[in-house]
Amino acid sequence: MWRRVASLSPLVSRSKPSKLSQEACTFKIWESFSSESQVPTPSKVAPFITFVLGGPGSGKGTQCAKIVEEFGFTHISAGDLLRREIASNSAYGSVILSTIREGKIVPSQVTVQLIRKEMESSDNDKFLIDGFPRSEENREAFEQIIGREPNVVLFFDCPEREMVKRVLNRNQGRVDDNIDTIKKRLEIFDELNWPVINHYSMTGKLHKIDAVGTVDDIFEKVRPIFAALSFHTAKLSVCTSSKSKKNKKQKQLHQNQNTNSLSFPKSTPTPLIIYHKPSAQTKLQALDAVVKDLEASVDKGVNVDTQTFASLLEICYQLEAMEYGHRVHKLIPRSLLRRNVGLSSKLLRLYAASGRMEEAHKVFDEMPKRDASAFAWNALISGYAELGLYEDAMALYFQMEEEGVEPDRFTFPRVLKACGGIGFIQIGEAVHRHVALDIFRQMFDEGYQPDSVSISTILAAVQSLQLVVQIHGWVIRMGVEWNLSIANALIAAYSKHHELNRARWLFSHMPERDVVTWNTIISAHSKSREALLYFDQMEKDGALPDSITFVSILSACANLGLVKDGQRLYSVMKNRYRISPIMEHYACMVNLYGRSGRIKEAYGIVTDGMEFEAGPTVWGALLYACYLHGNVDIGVVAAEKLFDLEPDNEYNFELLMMIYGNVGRLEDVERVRLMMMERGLDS
Ligand SMILES: Nc1ncnc2c1ncn2[C@@H]1O[C@H](COP(=O)(O)OP(=O)(O)OP(=O)(O)O)[C@@H](O)[C@H]1O
Ligand SMILES: O=c1ccn([C@@H]2O[C@H](COP(=O)(O)O)[C@@H](O)[C@H]2O)c(=O)[nH]1
Repeated sequence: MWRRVASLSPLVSRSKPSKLSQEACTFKIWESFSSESQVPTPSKVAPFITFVLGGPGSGKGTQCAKIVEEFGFTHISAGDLLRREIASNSAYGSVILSTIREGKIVPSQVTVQLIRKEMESSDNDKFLIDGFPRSEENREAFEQIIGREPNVVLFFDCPEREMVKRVLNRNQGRVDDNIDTIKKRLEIFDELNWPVINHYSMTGKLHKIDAVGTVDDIFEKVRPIFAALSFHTAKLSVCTSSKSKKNKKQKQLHQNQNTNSLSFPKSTPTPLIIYHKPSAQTKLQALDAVVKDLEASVDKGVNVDTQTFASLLEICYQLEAMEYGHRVHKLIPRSLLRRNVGLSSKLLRLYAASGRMEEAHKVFDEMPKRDASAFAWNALISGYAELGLYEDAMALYFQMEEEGVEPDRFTFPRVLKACGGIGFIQIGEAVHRHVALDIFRQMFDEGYQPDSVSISTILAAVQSLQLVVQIHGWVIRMGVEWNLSIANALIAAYSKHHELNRARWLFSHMPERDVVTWNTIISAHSKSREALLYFDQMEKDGALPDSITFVSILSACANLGLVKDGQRLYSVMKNRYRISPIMEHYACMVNLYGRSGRIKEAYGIVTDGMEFEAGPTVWGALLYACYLHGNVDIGVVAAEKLFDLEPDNEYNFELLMMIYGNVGRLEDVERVRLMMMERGLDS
């Protein structure tokens, strides 16, 4: 991770070293950037750089503060540096101010030089660069000027609604924390930041963190990333503050590091086996002789050591000699099995591998400290998956999580196999929160050949673009790229990762398409007018749209504020295709009118236009529209409905508080806050 700086870019070598750099006798990070640093000194190493990415209000700054506290990084917020420039009335101040007001991006040269100066003037050698790079151009400028790439990239993934809410609540007097600028910032984020995120995802440096939840919950997901680094690099001594407690997962991580290398002894030959010269006989004959000897010895009251039992169980496993394993089991004193986790794990694995799950589970239930390692769990999961008992395998995986056992690299291939077997995307998603890339490769290496259903399921679940690309490569090699469900899943996966060019390429080259293909490509373009073009093309091709097609196209109209198109398509759906509207269509129509500020028409749909009672999605769309356009009266009606329909959804209460807050009705804000407290919700 830590590299000596070998050479510096010309841009950097032109820059003057600061006075501090010449005076300092200890290692200073800025030396890496100064011209003098070309004279190598043994102590000069490059800084450890973490880029922190995420949309506006995703909580980057908040999490950075916690990382600083626990891991001793220096926090450099690009936005703060720019705001400092504005405040200092520098030459660039007014340009920066107008750029920020517009939610646009300040020229890379300006931002990178500010970051560089900040790094140079720090004594620290670990940096969090927050809110940068915001575009590919930013990224390239950083690499060129600083001559470095980040070691780690964090990406706080937060839903748009949550980000809007957080920013509007921030109350720090920022010129860009208003609804108009936020919309522009979100657009810029979608357009320019995603390619950067994808780039780091492809290089394997990206850690995507689900940024929903409390600040502490989110930090629990961040902590292991830095805690784990301390195992890999001696130089990056992670300075955990004395205040901070090591959490369970961290302890587990330590434990696993130890158990992985220590607790399962390799099958060293025992004296018994050597004595019988196995090379002169078949392996099974040798095993037979050894087991017989062992039985005779135990019969005579000879004490057999643990290592001998362990080695024999290992050999039985390697030779798939279950019956001998069972005989060895009968010789092992129960008390020994109960206290030796390594031995019981080997026995359990042997039973599980032979499909004798009842016996395997019995050993498992009696095992000591089964939370110490994933080994026994993996064996059981594998056993169930092999027998096609996928739900049992998944149940064990979830139990493993519940009991705080850290999965390891052997866990996931087994669990993914079970996911593929069940065909549940949601389960796949849960599992994929943990997957790293080499695991998928390992699955194939181990001979696991998923079918098209499993591949589509896995593609729907994967969280990393790199993994999607790898799976794509694999399906091409297997010649199944154009299998309809796989191709559809690839289009959806690329779209999810904002790789629309790849999605479009696949779409245009497909030998056949079905309604799922059309729905996927339309929904991939839900933020651009191309959605409508695809819909036209679909009709021209004679494909028959279904209910989902109209959910996608109406959402696109709502997102784009295309009220007339939305109205036209809604009527096409009912009249031309005879599709009766479902709840989602009504929610889209409320969204369509609501987002465009036509709140009364949106409300009219709920009161007069529906053939059944409106549900939370419809009322939620109305409430959000009221919040965006400051309609208190209808907002109150929508909120009250939602309080009945979703009594635990604090977001509805918060939206109503903001609606009141925006018009200065502070007593009402307080009243809603009290309601939340009475219902045990966080306010
Ligand atoms: N997990 C959270 N839950 C609720 N509110 C949060 C959470 N994390 C941060 N916040 C609040 O949301 C607001 C935005 O957070 P923060 O300033 O950390 O975001 P950011 O990603 O740095 O934003 P920006 O890019 O706009 O500077 C702050 O008021 C912060 O207190
Ligand atoms: O690298 C950067 C960082 C920020 N900006 C501009 O500043 C505002 C606010 O940034 P925050 O990270 O939200 O504090 C941002 O919208 C950009 O306009 C930038 O141009 N380049």
